Amino acid sequence: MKMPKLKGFEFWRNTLRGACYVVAPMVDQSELAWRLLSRRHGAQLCYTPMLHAQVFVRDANYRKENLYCEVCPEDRPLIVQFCANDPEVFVQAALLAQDYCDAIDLNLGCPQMIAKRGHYGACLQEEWDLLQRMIMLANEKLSVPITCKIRVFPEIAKTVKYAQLLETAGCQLLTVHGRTKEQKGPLAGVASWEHIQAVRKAVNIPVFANGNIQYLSDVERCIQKTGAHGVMSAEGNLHNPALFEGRNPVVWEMAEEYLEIVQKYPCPLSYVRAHLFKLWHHTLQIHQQLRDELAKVKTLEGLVAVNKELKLHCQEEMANLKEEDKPKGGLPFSHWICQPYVRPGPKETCKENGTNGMEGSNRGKRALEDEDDGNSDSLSKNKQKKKLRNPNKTFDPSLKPKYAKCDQCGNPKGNKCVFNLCRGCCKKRAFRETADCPGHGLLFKTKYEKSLLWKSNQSNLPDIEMIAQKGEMKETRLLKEPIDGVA
Ligand SMILES: Cc1cc2nc3c(=O)[nH]c(=O)nc-3n(C[C@H](O)[C@H](O)[C@H](O)COP(=O)(O)O)c2cc1C
Repeated sequence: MKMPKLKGFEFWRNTLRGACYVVAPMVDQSELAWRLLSRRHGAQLCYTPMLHAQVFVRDANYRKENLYCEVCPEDRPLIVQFCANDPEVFVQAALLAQDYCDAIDLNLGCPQMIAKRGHYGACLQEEWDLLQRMIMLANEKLSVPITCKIRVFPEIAKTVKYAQLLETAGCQLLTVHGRTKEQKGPLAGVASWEHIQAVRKAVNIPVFANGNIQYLSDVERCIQKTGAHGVMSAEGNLHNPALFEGRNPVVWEMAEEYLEIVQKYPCPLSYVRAHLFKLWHHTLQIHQQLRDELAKVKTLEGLVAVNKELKLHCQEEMANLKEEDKPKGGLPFSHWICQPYVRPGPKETCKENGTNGMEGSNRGKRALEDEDDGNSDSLSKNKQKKKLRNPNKTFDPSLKPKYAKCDQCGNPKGNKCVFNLCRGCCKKRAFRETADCPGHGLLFKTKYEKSLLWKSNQSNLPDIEMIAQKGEMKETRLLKEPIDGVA
């Protein structure tokens, strides 16, 4: 007999086992291996990275790589997150995923440009009619509950109305990230627990609080302040996967355990590298050469080797610590200890947020939502990837070589062009004037003269123009069409 679908609190208590410590959905970072590591260290519920509903429906490989081959009995309870903007597509994707998880989550929090362009995530937070239709249909058709992850509006009252609308449509659990969609990158600032508290009071479904969680003590404070049923962590978890155990272990303990899990449950090398960059963040500030190594190696074995080297360096440093330098009481915050990364945001943001009902231990922290490896402050994701491949490359625009411009079109001109033009413009001009430009390897004049010489030596050859007129274009090509670089 088919079990009736559990709702709201029943679903949270029974299916999710009353989970309170939650690992956030994280693109390229909450993969199976990382989830297993986090679960071993206190996480009670995990989310998959956000999956694209449309791609999930049309691409069997995408389904395999991102869900079907990522199955493991210890990895439950698990919520699969999708981004979507069409009720039918969302439900089709969810139907294909529901047998592999305990609930389907709709991402309404992604604030990135890519989400805006793709019309998903936080940019849907004003489209209440569409959201209602998506959730209602999913609630009706799926055998597992539907949940949502949202960002707040600046106004508490609007945030509450929004949450109530989602609840009425059929959402069975709500995660509230206490930042607005504008609070991203360097403007992330701190999350508003006040907004989360208001939502929690106004709805009758379980609420998870998200934002500002870096230590177990933050979890306790957050629950006290907001009344949330659970607390979700992203960045805090990436820098210390033992956060929910209330421990700050040495980095290599976590890194080695993670690498062992990856051997059993492989994932793309870029995920592993990004995890190691975050775990070793503080040590890599000191051991720069190993940072370059970590960026360069191209195999899992290579990453394991760099990890070992980092560990040896740290152990050596630990052994050489003078007695008076050893930490006395409290947490030994040396660089080899898993600890939060607090990125200073712009001063104005901190000031504003400090007087705006915002609270939490991480003022000025910048969310990593726009980032990949956490080792570059202002680079785009693509540039960060390039930097991983080529760590010595500079992305400072002021250090970029300045190119002289083509006299005609403004594109960079060829350094040795006799006409001061770019290649395209040079080719046209050299052809028109039957001239040479050795700088661009264009030799129209030389070739023309050679062909004349050849013609005069072949006195029995018919006239070239005659051939052209007969439609035999071969010789004419030799005369008229540039063949680059031929002397
Ligand atoms: C690397 C990374 C990837 C993320 N990917 C997702 C995602 O796939 N879906 C989502 O809803 N949020 C995503 N987020 C946002 C987090 O889930 C979370 O809402 C945000 O980081 C705030 O929590 P924190 O203060 O604990 O970091 C991502 C965050 C990070 C750092």
